[in-house]
Amino acid sequence: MRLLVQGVHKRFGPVQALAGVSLELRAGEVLGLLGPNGAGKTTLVKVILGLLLPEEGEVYLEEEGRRRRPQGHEFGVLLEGSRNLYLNLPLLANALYFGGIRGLSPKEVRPRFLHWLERFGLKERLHAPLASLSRGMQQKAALALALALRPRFLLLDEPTLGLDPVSRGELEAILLSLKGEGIGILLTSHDLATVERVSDRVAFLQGGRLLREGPTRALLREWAGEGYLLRLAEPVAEALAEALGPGWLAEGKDRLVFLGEWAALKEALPRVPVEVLEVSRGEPSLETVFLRLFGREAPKEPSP
Ligand SMILES: Nc1ncnc2c1ncn2[C@@H]1O[C@H](COP(=O)(O)OP(=O)(O)OP(=O)(O)O)[C@@H](O)[C@H]1O
Repeated sequence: MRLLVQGVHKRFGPVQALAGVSLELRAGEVLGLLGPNGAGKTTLVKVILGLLLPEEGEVYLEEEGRRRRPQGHEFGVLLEGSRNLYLNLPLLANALYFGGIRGLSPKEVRPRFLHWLERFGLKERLHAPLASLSRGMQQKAALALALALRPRFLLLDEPTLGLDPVSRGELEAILLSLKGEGIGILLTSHDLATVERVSDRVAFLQGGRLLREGPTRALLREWAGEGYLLRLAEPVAEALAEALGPGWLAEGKDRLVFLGEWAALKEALPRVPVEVLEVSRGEPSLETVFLRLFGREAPKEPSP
């Protein structure tokens, strides 16, 4: 079973938010949907959900060679923040209400919701209004509800926003186990480390167009061998990359990427004003790929 998006165009007044996007999400895979702010990621998620109508293009499910329109109950959704739930309603009331909309009885929803709340350490908050939870907890509650409704596809818009590192690790483990159960997961996120760990494929959007798409590991390998990774003794990578000029990128706080040949790096090394602990040539991270595609070094126009 796969979810297919074909030739979707969506315009908001003068802004062409999506300009002919086609992609597929297969059952049992995680697809990372990446791109700079305003690239069209959230718009695409909303079009898939049927919350926005595209001017052109289609979204459908293909199962055993047959095509059909997806039904709302086949999607589990986490929109940016936890805006898809009622803040003043207790968690359980939210779950029963949204379960009811999907045609599920309280008897079906309650135990599943409890199961996921327990996994997220929120069982005690079952009767608390959503608004009384911290932002990260609200995010987890919204995800618990999405999962309780047993979707076939999960559409997660920035699911790690507001999660502490432990919770983020738990979420990653949960996504991997859901994938094993055959759920297809679309993950839009600026948390590239998480996307790198959990995604099978990534798609890069820019200006409403699909710039690149492919298996995550293959994409990373493709960029491997391009340059070197320098580990710094001080967390000054960003300012340094800026100061060192073209060819230099910051990766996190204490790593620099140099895109060029060894001879050029040897020549440039004396200009690095902090201690370099290590120089390696490993696989770059998804963050480096992102920066190459969209950062200072990137071509101004996406390739056709
Ligand atoms: N309801 C709306 N009305 C007008 N313009 C909109 C609306 N929603 C989105 N846009 C515009 O469409 C473009 C794509 O926005 P979208 O929210 O899909 O980007 P995004 O990739 O999700 O960005 P971010 O990473 O910042 O969340 C932007 O230029 C945005 O301003």
